[in-house]
Amino acid sequence: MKFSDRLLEKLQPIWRKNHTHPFVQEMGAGTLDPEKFRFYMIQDYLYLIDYAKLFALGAVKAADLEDMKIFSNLLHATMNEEMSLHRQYAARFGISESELENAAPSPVTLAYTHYMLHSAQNGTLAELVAALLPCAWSYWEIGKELSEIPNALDHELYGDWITMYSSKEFGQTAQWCIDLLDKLAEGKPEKELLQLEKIFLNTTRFEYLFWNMAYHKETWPADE
Ligand SMILES: Cc1ncc(CO)c(N)n1
Repeated sequence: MKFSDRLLEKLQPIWRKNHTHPFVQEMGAGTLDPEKFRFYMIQDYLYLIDYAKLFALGAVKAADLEDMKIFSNLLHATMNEEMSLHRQYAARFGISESELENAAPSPVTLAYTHYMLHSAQNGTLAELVAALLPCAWSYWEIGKELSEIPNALDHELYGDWITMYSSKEFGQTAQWCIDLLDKLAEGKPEKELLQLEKIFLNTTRFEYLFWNMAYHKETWPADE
């Protein structure tokens, strides 16, 4: 059994919560309040800046050129394709690029990105990949699911988001991360696999908190 199959079993209850979260459901139905999406988009941009740094750290920690190249491709795709979707949305909302970059991270954004960066900086290469895999994997699953809803891909506001995350290219980046973790987990003792599983499930749970944070536009107590 591949390590990712074992993870797939463990993550089911959390994914179910993610897929049925009102933010995701309403985005698919096209009824999500654009103000919630605007809030999400800004926070997600901040998230992606740090997420991209995980790929850069992966390139530093890679044991061979083949893996280094994968990380460099992932870094490039995140900064140039995924983040460009956010920049286009920001422009539609009248938010400038510097406003985007300089926005304040919400508590959940900060906790999530710092947990990922901590795992990436202090852990092994496998721990780094375990931290980032839920991001790509769960978005791909959500993207595919929403793309099957009639007319969802053509929605004026949410269509581009669904198109990006259900795309073949995004699926390929998720698959790279899955294959990489399977490769790095091969032959590892159970104790290390449990540590990878722990990190993986924590960032999977953070994915839920991120949807919830966006839906409720959660900020710091005195900034509400
Ligand atoms: C919070 C979050 N998780 C995953 C992705 C996919 O890269 C994203 N853009 N944002």
